[in-house]
Amino acid sequence: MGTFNHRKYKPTPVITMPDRQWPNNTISQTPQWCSVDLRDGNQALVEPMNVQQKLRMWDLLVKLGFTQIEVGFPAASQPDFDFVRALIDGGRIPDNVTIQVLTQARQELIARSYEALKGAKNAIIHVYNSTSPVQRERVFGLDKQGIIDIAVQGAKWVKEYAAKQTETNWSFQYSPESFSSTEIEFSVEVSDAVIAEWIDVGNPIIINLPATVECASPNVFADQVEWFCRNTQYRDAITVCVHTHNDRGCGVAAGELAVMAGADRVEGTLLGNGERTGNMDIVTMAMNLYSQGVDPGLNLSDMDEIIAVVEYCTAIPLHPRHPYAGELVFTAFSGSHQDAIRKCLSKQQADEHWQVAYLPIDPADLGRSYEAVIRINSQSGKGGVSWVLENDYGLQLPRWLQIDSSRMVQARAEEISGEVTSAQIWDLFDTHYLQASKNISIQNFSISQNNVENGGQDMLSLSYTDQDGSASLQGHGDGAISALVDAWQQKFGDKIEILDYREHALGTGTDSQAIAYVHLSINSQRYIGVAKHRDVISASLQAVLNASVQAAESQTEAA
Ligand SMILES: CC(=O)SCCNC(=O)CCNC(=O)[C@H](O)C(C)(C)COP(=O)(O)OP(=O)(O)OC[C@H]1O[C@@H](n2cnc3c(N)ncnc32)[C@H](O)[C@@H]1OP(=O)(O)O
Ligand SMILES: CC(C)C(=O)C(=O)O
Repeated sequence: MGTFNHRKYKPTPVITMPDRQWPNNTISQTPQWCSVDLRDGNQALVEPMNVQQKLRMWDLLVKLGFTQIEVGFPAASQPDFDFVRALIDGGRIPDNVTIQVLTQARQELIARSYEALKGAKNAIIHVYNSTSPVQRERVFGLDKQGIIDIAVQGAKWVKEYAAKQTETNWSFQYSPESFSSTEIEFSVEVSDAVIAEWIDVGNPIIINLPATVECASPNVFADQVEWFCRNTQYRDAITVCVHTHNDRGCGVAAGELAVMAGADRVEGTLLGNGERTGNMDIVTMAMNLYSQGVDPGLNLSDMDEIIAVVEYCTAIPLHPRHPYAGELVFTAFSGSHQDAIRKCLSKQQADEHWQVAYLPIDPADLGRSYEAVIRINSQSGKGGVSWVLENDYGLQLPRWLQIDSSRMVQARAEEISGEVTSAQIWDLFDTHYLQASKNISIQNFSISQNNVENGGQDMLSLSYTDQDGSASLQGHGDGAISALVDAWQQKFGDKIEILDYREHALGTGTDSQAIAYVHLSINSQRYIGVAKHRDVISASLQAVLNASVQAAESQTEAA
């Protein structure tokens, strides 16, 4: 078995709570958000942020609408301290924003934290100590009472120092660190002991329940949060907050279920930077709410700016499949997805709820363009190719041409084993269909309409050049195209049937061009002709010639 041995591990204990309520709840209102990018996010970086990076992150967080921001651990280092001072002394904190700082429950660190916060209008002093059995026994070498003593002593210092700095509106926050690995009764006991220390002075109290290390499935965490809310003596007097990490990949799910279980406030970071696998990603959770019609209270519409700032500050590139933000998350390569997206988008009305298969939200809401939605490789189909040709080049291809052109693109994708770009698709289309006009081109033509000699049919006289030089044709029919078909049949003896014909303008305005698509059966074989021209009749006639010349070429090849 080697070193890979699951028997080394034991399952996390679960709470027996058959009357749990949270599975029946839905989130209809956004929780309070607290960004911990500048603290938990920062402490996890290979190179912690410098002042410029921190200020850039701060400005972004304020711009996005965060009103509670943990700005650091000012007692930890001079740069952390100086940054807090820079925010306060530099007048950078809007009145509606409350800054938060973290400290261990140690007097000198608490004293230094208050020093850092001097002059702040609103501040949260966040004190923590760890409570789980492994931390008690192996890190602190203390029993439960010893852990309660650290917490209560920390709470006393927090209260005492706050009383000396009355110019600030203080909130007190306590985290029983490693909450999710702590016996739930003990989490309540230690938190209640802290609250009892604070309740009389009347400052707002936040109890923050961390999954410091995510060690169970998110339903277990939700049970713990619900149990806590139901059993603390002070539920109505406190804000219950959660702070989840992503060790099992469920940080966001745990945050969401915790809100269903009663949490009022959620701590996390932008795009999930943080210790180990990261903190709960606030962007994802907020966008999840948004996608359910709940106002997330944050404006995340400029996703590219968020990514740029987070990458600049963390030096960690974003994964292309990161929810809502990654480069590939609104892109479909596979044919059936592309087909469904194209059909849904064409039916989506501006004033109705979003109903587009495979796109949980409208990419445009996050500043992403529709053009990036559909990209072409060997998994793509006609829907995707026609989407590109329509969106990027204005072509409204009839179905038979969608099928024909996508085969050609598919073949190219297989040949290069990769993505065929929009420009390459256009090149293929142009070379295969439009360049056929080089082999045969109209010199001039005239049509006499309602020609009496031919029973009211149109008469066409057309001269053209091809590889053999100049020549001319005459024929009649119910319109210009059937007159040309008639002329061609007379001259070359081919049997031609018009299967379908479409044309439309390319662009708008007087100098816009027309494009014509014809589908012909020539001697029982199907051919497609496409041509562009300023004038729609010229485009149609040229399209017929392009198809006819293809037929002639393939007959020559076959002979
Ligand atoms: C889960 C989290 O993310 S918690 C936040 C973690 N963040 C950080 O640690 C980043 C900032 N921290 C630091 O820069 C440093 O740890 C400092 C400056 C705060 C403290 O540094 P130091 O005093 O040198 O040591 P260190 O952090 O190792 O402290 C360990 C001591 O503090 C005690 N301690 C640890 N946490 C706490 C706490 N929350 N409350 C009270 N005491 C604590 C430990 O028992 C240990 O005591 P001992 O020295 O008697 O054995
Ligand atoms: C201090 C606490 C909230 C923390 O960062 C954690 O437990 O992860």
